[in-house]
Amino acid sequence: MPTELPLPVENELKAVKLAARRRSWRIAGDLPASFRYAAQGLGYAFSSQRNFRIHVLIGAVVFGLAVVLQLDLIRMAVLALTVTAVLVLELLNTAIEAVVDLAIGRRYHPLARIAKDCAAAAVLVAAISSLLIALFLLLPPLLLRLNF
Ligand SMILES: Nc1ncnc2c1ncn2[C@@H]1O[C@H](COP(=O)(O)OP(=O)(O)OP(=O)(O)O)[C@@H](O)[C@H]1O
Repeated sequence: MPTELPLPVENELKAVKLAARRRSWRIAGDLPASFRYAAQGLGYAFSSQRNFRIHVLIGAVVFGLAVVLQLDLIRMAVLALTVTAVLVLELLNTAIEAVVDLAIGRRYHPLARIAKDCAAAAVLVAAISSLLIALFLLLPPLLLRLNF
């Protein structure tokens, strides 16, 4: 059951909330702050976006396989680039979804649909090409290892 707070406590709470809101508009003053904000974005995407977690998992499996199969550095770098591209696009997709929701709330708008569908399509295209590249690079040494 909610209890009423004494006036001084309520005022202090308001002041703290106001200060926090002001701080949220502050541009990152130093490098550690910039990293902290970026880490918050990563944390948000990881905890709220199932697809992001799936891509991280697939990326980890792909790298695990690449290490086991002793791929050379160039092939490893290509795999790193493709996995990173998918994760970056997933982060941008999340950002675009947030901006669209911020702009129009829960209303339906055809432009909101286009923005979200295109952002999702960008992730899909990158994920498909990433999968193909992983297959091209991993399948031959894997089949060799399995004596096929
Ligand atoms: N405001 C809106 N107006 C019109 N269509 C919308 C709107 N919001 C979402 N949609 C449609 O619903 C789909 C799913 O939107 P939602 O915001 O739920 O994304 P999501 O399911 O989190 O997507 P993702 O799986 O890419 O993270 C969009 O791709 C779009 O087609």
